[in-house]
Amino acid sequence: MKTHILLVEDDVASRFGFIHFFSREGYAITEATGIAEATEAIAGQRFDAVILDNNLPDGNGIDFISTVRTYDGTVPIIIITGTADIPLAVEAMQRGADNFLTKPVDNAGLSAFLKKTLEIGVLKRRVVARQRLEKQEEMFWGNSAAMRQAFDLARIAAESDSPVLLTGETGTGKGMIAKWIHRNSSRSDNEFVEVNCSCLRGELLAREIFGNARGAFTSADQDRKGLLDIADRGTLFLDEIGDMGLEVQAQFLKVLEEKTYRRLGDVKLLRSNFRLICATNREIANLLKKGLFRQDLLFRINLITIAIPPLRQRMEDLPAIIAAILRSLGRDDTSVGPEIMALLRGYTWPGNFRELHNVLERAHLLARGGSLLPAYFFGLNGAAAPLPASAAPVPRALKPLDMQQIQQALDEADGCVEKAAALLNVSRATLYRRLKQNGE
Ligand SMILES: Nc1ncnc2c1ncn2[C@@H]1O[C@H](COP(=O)(O)OP(=O)(O)OP(=O)(O)O)[C@@H](O)[C@H]1O
Repeated sequence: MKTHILLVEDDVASRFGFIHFFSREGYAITEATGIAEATEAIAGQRFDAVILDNNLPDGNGIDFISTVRTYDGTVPIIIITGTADIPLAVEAMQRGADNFLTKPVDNAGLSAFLKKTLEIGVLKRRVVARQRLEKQEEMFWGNSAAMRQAFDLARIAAESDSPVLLTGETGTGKGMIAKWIHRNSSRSDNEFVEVNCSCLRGELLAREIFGNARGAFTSADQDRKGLLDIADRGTLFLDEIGDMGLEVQAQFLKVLEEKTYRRLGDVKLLRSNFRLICATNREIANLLKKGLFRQDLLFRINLITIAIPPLRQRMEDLPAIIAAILRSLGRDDTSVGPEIMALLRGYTWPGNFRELHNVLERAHLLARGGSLLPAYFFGLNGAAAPLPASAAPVPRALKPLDMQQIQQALDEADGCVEKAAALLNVSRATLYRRLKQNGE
């Protein structure tokens, strides 16, 4: 992807010289001749740097810095003026400019400055991305034929920029694979933006995806960016896309076809260069038959389809997955004996990897650092075994979900739905659905 500069300059000759030099250097340039055009450009997309003449026909560049910053807090801003004026330079820096140059601008010097600034920007973003990555759990692929095929497809997906559709039961790792593809793609320095289409319906989902203009609805007291804005140059992950309502499907299809969109209540056309990954645990074929999913949208999103097999269909991976989970729990020293293995092999794992993880974590808590005993693996064959009297509390498995316990789990998880769902031993989707039913 080319480095993209917004050049705000009313003087034709200066603009021409700049564009001539920087295009040859490999930059992409968007031109604006004044504040109004520049505002429109910056509201519509993200730039890597903004070069801003101070004397513009409809205002001055220094006053415009704060507008740029409301849209992008970190983009480098370089102010250019006709005269060297030290107080003005100081003011520009105080208002958030990164550099101040006087005309005639030394393009080679400006290019060197830009390269350094952009490198620092990229490094900063990489550090943030790495920190995020380190916090992520390690993706475990396994060795079964079905997972090897899923891995090969995920690698192809990471190398391409095409839309990906991940299908599979709850807890099979669709969300993890979506993040894996993003982290291993050329977009990894940019945002991975996730929205669960089963939690937000109708206009709420549309607002989240498209954003809204001030006044678009009663409580819209300011312009709000949508996820499409935030996912610009990154990845947009639409989880549970099978639950997206038909109206939002039509709006979203338009974005995919026309590559432009409008915030709710706004007339301005915006662009976002996002990569799309969708996931569903519902049978899309059934939804098509019932008229609940648009075929034309399906054709747009399923260029690469990765079907993730349920755990019960890849039991050959079980020992290695168990070892990987125990390692992640800090129990590399431990293994499960043949009796426990038989128990785990005999279970159907409707909650897949997530459920296996929870079962092992619960056994690990009960073992309190000692050996894993078959008694700690209760409930897998339908019969719930009583807890040993000395045992530590067990992560909860709720049936049906109780709002008080949900609230407690959310409190313990600092409001993180994913963590709360893990504590409750249910999928995020189930938890969201329950919260929605209760109007939370
Ligand atoms: N292959 C895997 N390697 C490591 N951990 C995994 C894997 N698959 C799933 N997990 C674990 O299971 C949890 C559930 O995974 P994830 O949320 O990606 O599943 P999902 O298919 O998106 O589920 P849902 O449809 O319920 O949202 C993750 O938090 C992770 O801990």
